[in-house]
Amino acid sequence: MTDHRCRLYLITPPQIDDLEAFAGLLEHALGAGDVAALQLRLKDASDDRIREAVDRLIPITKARDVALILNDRPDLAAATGCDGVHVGQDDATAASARRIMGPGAMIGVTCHDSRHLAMEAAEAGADYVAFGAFFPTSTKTVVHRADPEILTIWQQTMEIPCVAIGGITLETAPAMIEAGADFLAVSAGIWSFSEGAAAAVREFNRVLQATQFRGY
Ligand SMILES: Cc1ncc(COP(=O)(O)OP(=O)(O)O)c(N)n1
Ligand SMILES: Cc1ncsc1CCOP(=O)(O)O
Ligand SMILES: [Mg+2]
Repeated sequence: MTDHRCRLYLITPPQIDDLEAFAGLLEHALGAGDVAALQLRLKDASDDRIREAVDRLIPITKARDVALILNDRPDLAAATGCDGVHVGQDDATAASARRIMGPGAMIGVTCHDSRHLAMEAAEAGADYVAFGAFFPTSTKTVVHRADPEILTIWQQTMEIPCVAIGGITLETAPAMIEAGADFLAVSAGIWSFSEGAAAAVREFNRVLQATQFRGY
C-alpha cells in the first residue's frame, strides 16, 4: 500500500486590515501543527499592499518551511520572492506562470470539477491541480461544484497532487481525505474557527492523522 498523507494548505482571508495582527495570528497558527503551504489571496488589494504583505509574512512561512504561494499573479509572485503561484482559468496559464517564475517555483491551477482541465494543467507543467468547490462556501461566489469522486479518480490515475477546496471544515474534511485529496485548502475553516486559528490547525491535524484515503 502506498503511503498517502494528506496535508493542510491555508488560504488567507480575502482581506487583511491589520497586517501586524495577522502576522501574529499566522505565527501562532503555524506553530500549532503541520501546514504545507499558505496562499496569500488578497482579492482587490493593490500591488503595493501585496508586496507589503509578502515582505511581512515570508519570514514567518520560511521559518516553518511552509511554501508561500501568491494567488492570481505570477509576475508579482516572482518579483516578491514567493515560492509559487496559484492561477485560475482566467488568470494565466500554467505554462506562462512557469516561464515567469522559473523551474523551481510551485505552480497550482484551478480545475473546478474537470479532469480535462486538470490533465491540461499537468501537461503544461503544473505542480498541483485544485478541484472544488466541494461544499458551500461564503469565502467566494462559486459556479462550479465538484464531486469527491474526482479526487479518487485523480489519485488512482495521476502522479501530480490534487488539492480539495471549498467549504472544508473539521466536519467536511474526512470525506475529502477518504476520497484521496493530497491537500486540504482551507480559509474560513481556519480563520473563523470558534476557538481560533491555532486551535483549528491543531484540530485539522488531528483529523488528518485519524483519517485515511479509502481508494486503494
Ligand atoms: C488552492 C486553490 N484552489 C482554487 C482556487 C481558486 O482560484 P480562482 O478560480 O482563480 O479564484 P480566486 O481564488 O482567484 O478568486 C484558489 N485560489 N486556490
Ligand atoms: C478560493 C476558492 N475557490 C473555490 S472555493 C474557494 C473558497 C475557499 O474558502 P473556504 O475554505 O472558506 O470555503
Ligand atoms: Mg484566481
